[in-house]
Parts: sequence; C-alpha cells; structure tokens
Amino acid sequence: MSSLLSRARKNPPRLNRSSSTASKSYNRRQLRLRKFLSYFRPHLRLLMADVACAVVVAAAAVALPLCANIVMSHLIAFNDTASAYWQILGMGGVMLAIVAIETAAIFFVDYRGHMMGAHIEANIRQELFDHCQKLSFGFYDRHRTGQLMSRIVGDSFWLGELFHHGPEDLLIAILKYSGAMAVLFFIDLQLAFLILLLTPFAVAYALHFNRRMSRALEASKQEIAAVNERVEDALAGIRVVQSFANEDLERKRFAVLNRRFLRSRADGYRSEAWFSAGAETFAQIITLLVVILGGLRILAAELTIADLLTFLLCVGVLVDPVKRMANLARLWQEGYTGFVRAMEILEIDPDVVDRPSARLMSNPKGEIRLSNVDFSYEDGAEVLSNLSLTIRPGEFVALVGPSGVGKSTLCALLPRFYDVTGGSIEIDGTDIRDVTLASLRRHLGVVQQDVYLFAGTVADNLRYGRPDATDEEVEAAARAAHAHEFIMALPQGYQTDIGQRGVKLSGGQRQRLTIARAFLKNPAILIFDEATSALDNESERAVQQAFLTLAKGRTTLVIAHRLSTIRHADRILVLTGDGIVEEGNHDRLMESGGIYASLYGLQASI
Ligand SMILES: Nc1ncnc2c1ncn2[C@@H]1O[C@H](COP(=O)(O)OP(=O)(O)OP(=O)(O)O)[C@@H](O)[C@H]1O
Repeated sequence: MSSLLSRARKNPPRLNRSSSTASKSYNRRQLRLRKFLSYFRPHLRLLMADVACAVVVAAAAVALPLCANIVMSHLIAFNDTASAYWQILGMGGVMLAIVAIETAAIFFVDYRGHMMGAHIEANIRQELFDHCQKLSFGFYDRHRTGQLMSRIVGDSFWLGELFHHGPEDLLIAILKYSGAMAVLFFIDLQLAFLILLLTPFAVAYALHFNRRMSRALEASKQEIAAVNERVEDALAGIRVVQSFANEDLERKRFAVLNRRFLRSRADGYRSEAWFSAGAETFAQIITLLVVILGGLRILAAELTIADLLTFLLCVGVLVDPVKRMANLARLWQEGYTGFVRAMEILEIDPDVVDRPSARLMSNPKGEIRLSNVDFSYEDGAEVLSNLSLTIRPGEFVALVGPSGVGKSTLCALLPRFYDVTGGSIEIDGTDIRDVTLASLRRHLGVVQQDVYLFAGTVADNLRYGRPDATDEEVEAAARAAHAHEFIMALPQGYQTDIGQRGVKLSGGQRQRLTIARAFLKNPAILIFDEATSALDNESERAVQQAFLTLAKGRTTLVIAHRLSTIRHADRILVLTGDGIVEEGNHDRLMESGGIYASLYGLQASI
C-alpha cells in the first residue's frame, strides 16, 4: 500500500501532461468543451441579447446596399422627378433609421458583449486563484510562480475576448456572408459564382497566415512567461542582486529574454501584415474583376448600373466575414489554449485534502506522537525513515542535527503541508489525517525559518492569524513578543506600512512580528523553525525572550541552529541520517559527550 502511495506521489498530475489513451483524451476534450460552454450559463439572457444584436448588425450590413439599390434605380429611371425626389428622401430616412439601429446594436454588442466576456474572464481568474490557494506545498515545489501568474493573469484576457467575440463573430460572419451572397446571386448569377469560386482561396490564404500568427503568438506567450519569471525573480531578489553587484548580469539576462520576446512578436506582426495586406488585395482584386466584368455585362445590356453598384457594395460587405472568420480561428486557438491551460490547473487535485470523514479538532492538549514515519519528497530519496517520537503536552522539545537531515521536513509534516508516505502522526491520539486541515492548522502555530510578512501595515500583519482581534489584543500580543517598543518607534506606530515582505524592518523585528502574530493566534502547539541567519546579540536576545514567552504552556517543537538558544529545553533530540540518535536535556547530553556535545563545543568555540 505504501509503495503504491509513494508511486502515486512520484507520478503526480503535471501541467501539459500527455493523456495515456486516445479515448481518455477524447473524454477530457469533451468535458472541457462542456465546461467551456457552461461558463455562458449565468449570462444566458445577455448572450441571447448579444446574439440578437449580432443578427441586427448583419442584417443592417446587407440591407443598406439593398436600399442604395432602390435609390439608384429611382435616380436612373428619372421619369418622374417629383416622385423620385420624395422616394429618394424617404429611402434616405429608412437608411438613416437602419444606421441608427445598427449603431445601437453595435454599441450593445461591443459594450455588453465585452462585459459578458470580462465577467466570465473574472470568474475563471477567481476560480484559478481560489484553486491555487488550496493546492498543496508539493504543487508549488513543482511549479514556478511566474508561469502561474501568466496563466492566471495573462491567459485570462484571451479567454474574455473569446467568450465575447466567439458567438458574436461566428454569427455575424455567417449571416453577413450568406446574406450578401444571396443578394449577389439575386443580382447576377455569373458574377456571384465568380466570387463564390474565389472565396475558398481567400479563406485558405487567411487561414494560412492565421495559423502562422497563432504560432507566433503562442511562442510570444512562452517568451513573455519567461520575461515575467525573470522580472519576478530579479525584483524579489533585488537585495541579493545588488549586494553581489550583479545588476549588469541581471540586465544582460533580462535583455536576452526581452529580445527573444521582441523577435517572437516580430514574427507575429509579419504574419499579421501579410494577412491584412492579403485581405485588402483580395477585396481590391474582386472589386476590379466585378467592375470590368460587370462593365462588360452592362455594355451587353445584361446588368444595370444600379445593380453593378449594389453588387460592389455587397462585395465590400463580404470582406468583413472573411476577416472575422480568420480572426475567430485565431481567437479560438488563443482563447481556447488559454482555457485549456486554466483547466489544467483547475483539474489538479491538492495532494493534501480532508478525508470525507474528517472531524473538527477542538482544544487539543498537545500530545504529539509520530509512529514509524517515512517521508520522501516527490522524485526524491527518503528523507525520514521509520521515525518514532512522542512529545508530551506542554513539553519544550528541541530538534538539532546536521543540515539536510530533515528537521524542517519533520516540522512541515505536523501541519500537513505534506502527508507522510508511511506511518502516522497523531495529536492527542487522533491521526492528523482524521481531522480537518483548517481545524488542525488553527491549533498549530508555525513560525517558519523564512519569515514572511505581507505588504501592508504592522497591525494588518499581526491580525493575519485573527482578523477580528481588537486593538488591545493586538497590542498585548506585540508586548508579549517584545515588539511593542519598536513598533511605537515607527513613524505611524501600528499603522506603519512595512513594505513588501516587511523590507522596512530589521531581521529581528520581522521575527518578533511573526512571533506576535503567533501570540494572537494562540495555538496549542508551537513549531518554531529557528532562522539560521545570525542576528546581533541584542536582537537575538529579544527574539529569544519573545519566543520563550510564547512557548510557555504550549507543546513546543523548535528546530535549533544556535544551540545556545535551546539549553533550557525539556528535551533535546539529535536527528541524523540514522534517525534520532541522542536524546535528553542539555546537561545530560553534554555529559554523555556525543554528537550534541561536540556540536555545542564547536559552536561555543566560534
Ligand atoms: N520542497 C522540497 N522538495 C524536494 N526536496 C526537498 C524539499 N525540501 C527539502 N528537501 C530535501 O529534503 C532534505 C531535508 O531537508 P530539510 O530542509 O528538512 O533539512 P534540515 O535538516 O531542516 O536542514 P537545515 O538544517 O539546513 O535547515 C534535503 O535533502 C533537502 O534537499
């Protein structure tokens, strides 16, 4: 069973994974198409109105040349000037009304239709963001934030465009083309056939360059994702960049990606230019042929001038559907690949989920028991093997050992950031997989090595674990964490903006804020992954005091890198690649002269 589980963990669903069988992939395509259509459901009324307006736009485009034909026929007939005058004016009024209706329909289609697309786009973006909140640590180990941002923010724009233009463009193109062709056939069969024969060439030409545009756009999407990733990495790590004086290196790296993106856009624009120039040329050639052949047919008295002019107006109408269809083909490719990329994320299930029978964990006493725990990261060697350990309620246990033996990993298993691959972890005798994730994590306070504060004020950050905390509670937590004094010394006290990731604070201050944040949460079990970066003595002492106050009365597991900070721990466990090899309090371990004693001696001598 455990090998099955670990095999499943080693082959998790990935983005862009290929399907195992043709039928599976066919089913998935069907499901996705159905899901795609389902996004229209909440907007059905708007969609119907959009479609109706699209019909009006197409009808108006065909009606106008017909009206023009009537006007010209009256002009040419010229036998009764007075009645022709009024008929022309009347027809002018009709055309004006058609134009007014068409304008209103175009406005509706453009505004409301785009808004429908924008709503669907916003829904999908929200769905993606919500889903990403649920995905487990393992997912984030596998995927890069820059790429995810491209999917959540970049791709969704095309989705909105597709949801708006898809139905509308398809309908307008079909109606305009068939309406205009019907009029052409009505006026002159031979000329209409000529156009019908030429249309496939125009469509083939448009599709060819359309495909090239799509390919170029796909390439430029990948390039922009790489650009995003570089920007994110270089800006998030700007302090490291500058401290290594690597601005030039970063500039060059960025310039390479930026140039690649530019080149991919150049390809796209070249195809687009061919596409537009070709569409224009096609329209001109048809016009030219119609004028020459139509002129010959007028000379042969087989066609009237009014009909030829109407014919030419209808030819003008025909260019639009061809352009629209080509555009739609590209939009479909763009939007639908964006949709599929979004679905690929939405279809990934979180690795760590609540069991259907999961109960709420309420007020744990805080006994932790690890029984024969095995754990390996995906595609990685086993980090923890057959580890057993019991921590009594309220006990202060410190975990020490060489780097990379799995101390932080062990701490990540308690809040179920990852699930064990073998054995079990129990809190108060209940397997942590039998309680809901939210209730488990509510009772665990994790102060991680990598302090993360959000952009915003000091108070916002402190309230992160308990948004309803009163000002008094916030201040009490800050006092307990020895943070109140420095907070009050900030320009706006608790309302001071601390910048992205708390850059405006010192390392020690950031740590004390995270401890205060844990105070407010008031968890029964505390996990403290001590930062390896050395703080100055005074900050270290302040952080230490804050932590000890927080730990009082709670089960505490601390990963210690500076052994001086855990001398007073109830129990110190020495973890190595062979498991827990030593355990006891500081004095006992020093006496025994083992690994702990030598590690301690080594640190003391530095
Ligand atoms: N997210 C991850 N994905 C894959 N492997 C990981 C991941 N995190 C850690 N590891 C690997 O697991 C092993 C244990 O790492 P862990 O961070 O738990 O060690 P540690 O004892 O806490 O080290 P340190 O004292 O240096 O913080 C290491 O070999 C590490 O490379």
